[in-house]
Parts: sequence; structure tokens; C-alpha cells
Amino acid sequence: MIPVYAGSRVRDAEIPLLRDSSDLSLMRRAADALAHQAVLMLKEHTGRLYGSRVVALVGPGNNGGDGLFALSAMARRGVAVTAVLLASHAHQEGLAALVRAGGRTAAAKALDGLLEECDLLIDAAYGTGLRPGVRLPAIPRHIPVLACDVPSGVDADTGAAADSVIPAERTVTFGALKTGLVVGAGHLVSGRIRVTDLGLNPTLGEPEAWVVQGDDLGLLLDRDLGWSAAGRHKYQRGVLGLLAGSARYPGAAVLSARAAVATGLGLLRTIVPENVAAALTSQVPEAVPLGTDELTALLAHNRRNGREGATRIGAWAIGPGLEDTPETRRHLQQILAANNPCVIDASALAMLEPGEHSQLRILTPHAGELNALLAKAGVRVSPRDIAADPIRWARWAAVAYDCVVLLKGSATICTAPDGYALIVHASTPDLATAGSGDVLTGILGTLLAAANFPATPATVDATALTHRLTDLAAAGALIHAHAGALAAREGTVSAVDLLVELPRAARDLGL
Ligand SMILES: NC(=O)C1=CN([C@@H]2O[C@H](COP(=O)(O)OP(=O)(O)OC[C@H]3O[C@@H](n4cnc5c(N)ncnc54)[C@H](O)[C@@H]3O)[C@@H](O)[C@H]2O)[C@@H](O)CC1
Ligand SMILES: Nc1ncnc2c1ncn2[C@@H]1O[C@H](COP(=O)(O)OP(=O)(O)O)[C@@H](O)[C@H]1O
Repeated sequence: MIPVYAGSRVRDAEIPLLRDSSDLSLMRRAADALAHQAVLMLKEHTGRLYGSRVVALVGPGNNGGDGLFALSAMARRGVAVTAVLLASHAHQEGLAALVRAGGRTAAAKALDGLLEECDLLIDAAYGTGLRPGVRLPAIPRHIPVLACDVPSGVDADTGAAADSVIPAERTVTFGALKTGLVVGAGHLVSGRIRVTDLGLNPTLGEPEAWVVQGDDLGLLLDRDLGWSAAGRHKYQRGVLGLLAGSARYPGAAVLSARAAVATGLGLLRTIVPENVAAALTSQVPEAVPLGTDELTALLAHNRRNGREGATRIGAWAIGPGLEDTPETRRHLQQILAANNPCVIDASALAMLEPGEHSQLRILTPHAGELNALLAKAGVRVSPRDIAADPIRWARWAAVAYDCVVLLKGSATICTAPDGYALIVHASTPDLATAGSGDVLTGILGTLLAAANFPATPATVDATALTHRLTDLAAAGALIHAHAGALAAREGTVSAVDLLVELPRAARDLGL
């Protein structure tokens, strides 16, 4: 797990250090790391170093200072370097170092001409000190860009990006991974990210969130708490109830059901409309239908005896393709009243009320659904606001609905009501395909069902419970992302391709 900090937090930690360190040692370390990555990129793109041409956009602050010191290091290695000064002033010591090393400076109006003969652009215009309203020069797409700390135009706190943002092939970031690089538009323009440690960690405090990766899966599932130990019988591997599907969206129920089974579920019980049942049975023979009367009896039994033992449903997956009818509302209310762990997706999200005390729920909205959830809770935001600061608004929804929220998008954000947040950011854009969310719901359902949550959560520390749910949500997103990566190797990715890759994805990640 990699800690992530708001860019302004890192800046606040850096500024006193920079002021106190007369030898500029921090800035030189940052610049050396930047120059190192620039050399790697030059070798990759041009196959040589000596005689290649590097231009840097240099802004008025310390970000520009990093760029100037990096250019001087490269000039000493035979690279022809030019600093394009975007403002009337630039970092003085950095400028002096550049001149000493034989580098050149140029005014902003010379940029277009310089770019015609440029092997690499270093973007050191603005970093964590960016204020809104910036206007940046357009860089032709064919020029490889290395961003210094943060791609210029990205808000390092939120991931919001200016229209003129300069997308980078790589970003070397200093001190810590910044929130703005892993969520929102910032995530889409940062390219490959390298973090250079500046020894700031003791002064940074609690991270804002954590980025999780495939090798974190074991930690997230917390095997000690009962995840799929070998030799368990099917009921212990997890029994999931699925409330999904409609005549209009019969495929959604099938996708969720198949995903749940492919992730290693013990037993699947399904409540789907009659006109979906036949298709479901033929495409998911593992599913065992659950009648309305049986549902009532089963939930009553759960209430009396807890969720342990044969045939007790341990968790629910609710929503994919569901139609809002009196019957589905009745089922939903019955299930929610039983307070089983559940993942709630798609149209079922619109059937929820804010403020219900329900820590065992994971809601899985995309940005549009999050917008609607927040509106219902009286929080007026636009989809643009959500795109500009997704962690903030996912947290608001987690508080308003008192449950865990998994916000889908190019980065997936999982957050608990107390703000604990995990980010899955390395997923392929190919996942953005119809039905992909239904697959995720099935995966999450299986993880919840197998996690053996205590039947009487009131006796368990509520925060620990929501953190465990958040961990499982992120684990599900990781498995989903890895299945997407495996499928993408063969070409475009459909939801069925994801299903095919799920068993391998689960095995690769050690599930
Ligand atoms: N403090 C330190 O020890 C270190 C700082 N580092 C660098 O320092 C950067 C932060 O430096 P700064 O705080 O100087 O911030 P920046 O260099 O990111 O930008 C601040 C400057 O840009 C101007 N500016 C901001 N927004 C503008 C806008 N919209 N239009 C026009 N001008 C605008 C400000 O007036 C100020 O002059 C980091 O991103 C990082 O690159 C690194 O060198 C690591 C070490
Ligand atoms: N640009 C993107 N890059 C990576 N993953 C994405 C991107 N856009 C969407 N996703 C992921 O694809 C899935 C789409 O889910 P959803 O929007 O519910 O689709 P559907 O309702 O069609 O099934 C989510 O897991 C989401 O995080």
C-alpha cells in the first residue's frame, strides 16, 4: 500500500525545509531524480544522450527551480538544454547553475521554434503551488513529456486539471505520492509515476488515502479473518444472495452471477423475475433460485440464528439490471432490514434513503449515480464537481448513507464514513464497457459472502467493520482490474472477456 498525500500537505512540509537548507540539498535531490528519468526517456526515444536536445518549461517557483537544476545536470552530460522562462522571474540559484553548466535560456515566444527540434520536454512550469486560472502552452503530441513533480495544470490536492494541462508520459514526484496524480483527470495525464523520497515522511502525518496494488490483496482480504481457507465446505466458502435482473436487462443478472461463481463462491442463491430465470439457469447452472416465501423464511431464520451454518445467506449482491417495481422494493427492504453485508449497485442505489444506519453496505456508484445519491441527501453538486474532486464527494456519500462507497471511474475510490480511503488506479481504460460494473458487483458479492462477517455487528467496533468492508471493496476492484488487464492483452475487453479471465486473475493475485 502506498500512502498518498494532498499536494498542499507535501508543500507545507517542504517549505520550511527549503528555507532552512541553504545548500538547496532537497531541491538538488529532486532535480537529480528528474534528470535521471530524463536520461532514461532520451535513451528510450532517441537511443542516445550526447547531442540530444531537451527543452524545459520553467515557471517562477520552486518547480521551475527543480527544472533548472535538472537541466544543468544534463548539460554537464553533453545534452543541449534550453530553459524557456514562462514568467518574468525564475529561481535564481537554478538559473545561475544552468548558465554555469553551459545551458541556454529563452523567452516563451521562442517555444514553438524550439519544439521543432526537441527530443524531450521537461515540464517544470508549475507544481504543488499552482493556483487556478493558469494558461499553458500547447505541446505537440509527438514530443515526449516528463513532468516535474506534477503535470502543470493539475491540482495536486484533487486531480482537477486545467483545460490547457500538459499531459506527461512520465511524472517524477517528490516527497510523496500526491492525491492529484492518482485520481480524477490528474490520473489520466500523469503517465508512469516515480516517487522520489526526500525524507519528508516523519513530517507528513496521516496519509489522505492509500493506493493499493495487486500484491496487497492478501493484506486486504485478511486471511486470519476467515477468507477461503482450503478444505472448507461450500457453505463456508460463502453463500451469496443475488437480487438482480429484469426483462429489460436480463444480461446484468447473468453477468453478476457468473462473476460471483468465477470468483470462487460456495453457493449462489438468486431472486430474479420469472422471465429472467430460465436464461439465468441455462447460463449459470450453479445458481439455485430462491423463491419469495423461502426468502422470507430464510431472513427470519438469519435473524434468530445468525448467518452461520448451511444454507444461510452470508451476503447479498443487489441491483444489476434491477427494475424498480413494488416487488423488488419489498425484497430490497426485507434484505436491508436483516442487515446482512451487501453490495448495492446500479438501479438499487436509487431505492436507498440517506441516513439509514447500515454499516455493512458497499454502494458502488459511478459518478452519475453518486451525483444522484448526493442530490437525494440534499448535497447539490454537479458531475463536474465530482470529476474535479472525487475523493471528497465519495466521502460525503459515505457519511450521508453511513456506509462504504466504491466510486467507479478511471481510478476506483473506496471510502468509509470516517474518511479511510483506498484507491485502485492502475486499471485499463478497456474496463469502461457495458456490463463491466455488473461483473464487479458479482466479485464483491463473493468476497463479502466469504468474509464471514459477525452476525451481530452491533457488538463489533463499527469503524473496524467499515474498514474491513473498504478493504474488501478495494480487493474486488483489484481483481476486476487484473481481469481487465489480462483480457486487454488479447484485444478489446467485453464483460464476458472479464468473466473468462476472472479465475486466472484470482489465482495470479493469490486469492
Ligand atoms: N520546497 C522544497 O524543498 C522542494 C520543493 N520542490 C518543488 O517545489 C514545488 C512547489 O514550489 P512552489 O511552492 O514555489 O510552487 P510552484 O513552483 O508550483 O508554483 C508557484 C509559482 O507559480 C506562480 N503561479 C501559481 N499559479 C499560477 C497561475 N495560475 N498563473 C500564474 N502564475 C501562477 C506563483 O505565483 C508562484 O510564483 C513542488 O511542486 C516541487 O516541484 C521540490 O524541489 C522538492 C523540494
Ligand atoms: N477510464 C477508465 N479506466 C479504467 N477503468 C474504468 C474507466 N472507466 C470506467 N472504468 C471501470 O469500469 C467499470 C464500469 O462500471 P459501470 O459504470 O457500472 O458499467 P456498467 O454499468 O455498464 O456495468 C467500473 O469498474 C469502473 O471503475
